[in-house]
Amino acid sequence: MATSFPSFEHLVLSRPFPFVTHVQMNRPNQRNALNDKIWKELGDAFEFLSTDPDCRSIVLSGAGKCFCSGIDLKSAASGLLMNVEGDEEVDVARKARYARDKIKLYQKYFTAIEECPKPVIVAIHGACFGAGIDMITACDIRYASRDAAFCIKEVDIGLAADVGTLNRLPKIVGNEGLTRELAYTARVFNAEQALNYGLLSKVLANYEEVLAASLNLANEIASKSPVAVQGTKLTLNYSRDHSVRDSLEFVANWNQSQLLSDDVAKSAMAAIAKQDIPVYSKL
Ligand SMILES: CC/C=C\C=C\CC(=O)SCCNC(=O)CCNC(=O)[C@H](O)C(C)(C)COP(=O)(O)OP(=O)(O)OC[C@H]1O[C@@H](n2cnc3c(N)ncnc32)[C@H](O)[C@@H]1OP(=O)(O)O
Repeated sequence: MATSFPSFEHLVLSRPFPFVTHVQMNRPNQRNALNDKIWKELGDAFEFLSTDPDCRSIVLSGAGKCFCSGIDLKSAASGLLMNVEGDEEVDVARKARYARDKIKLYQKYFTAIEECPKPVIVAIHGACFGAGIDMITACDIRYASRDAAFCIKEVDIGLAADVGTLNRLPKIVGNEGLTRELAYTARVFNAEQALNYGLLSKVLANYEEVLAASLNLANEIASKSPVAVQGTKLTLNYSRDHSVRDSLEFVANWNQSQLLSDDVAKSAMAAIAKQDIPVYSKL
């Protein structure tokens, strides 16, 4: 029996293939804008999936006309971006502490995507603005439909992006000047440009195709040894943030136990015998 999913107000979780989980943001009428609730639910969902033995790969998408319109500009989530009536009575140090705690919390919810040992493929369509870009930079692989539009919108609402874009995007696109240009101008760029920049791996014709391609990729990844795939993600994450020497040390220490796995023996035997990919135990 496969595990059942926790229920969420603004997320729909499903299992389109064995070991593949589809996480869909479901606030279509608000263009999947991120209020406090959905933000926390994203963190909770990825934390849950991190240890779900029936999940080996994940597809993240948004329902309705677009992927994500960024922070919810009408909800409490944006309270910290605007002075509200009665605010002037609150001491500045306490206001600052509240804001910092909120920023750290939002960062944590997106970092849960990056730290989830299961690869996350994000299927983007339509607008992906502001916090939407922060979110996709925490994913492993980005596919988009031709109509996708991207914008590091934060400077246009008066702030420096603070939940991942400025920290992760330069490492993804490998181009500081380009990152700075897009972040300083809040210029909208399209899917073809995002592909050329290296932000996307693939552009598909429309939403149906981008979702299908993402799910197929997730299914392919889910057919591999979970020991191998998860060890690969953790090593790539570590290697991005450390020296070659340190990350070689990391993978040597990691693999000293993982090499003893049944998966290695099973996979090697199947390769030698030119057999199909074996069935791996849950992890
Ligand atoms: C501590 C801080 C942490 C993080 C900070 C992050 C900063 C950001 O995320 S900056 C980005 C903020 N977002 C925006 O500026 C985008 C605003 N929205 C749009 O530009 C457009 O809505 C669109 C995304 C391009 C989609 O356009 P369209 O399909 O034409 O839909 P609309 O008719 O404009 O909107 C439909 C409906 O959704 C509401 N809505 C859209 N975006 C948001 C949003 N970000 N927050 C709240 N609500 C949003 C819009 O108001 C409409 O609502 P109605 O009630 O139907 O009028």
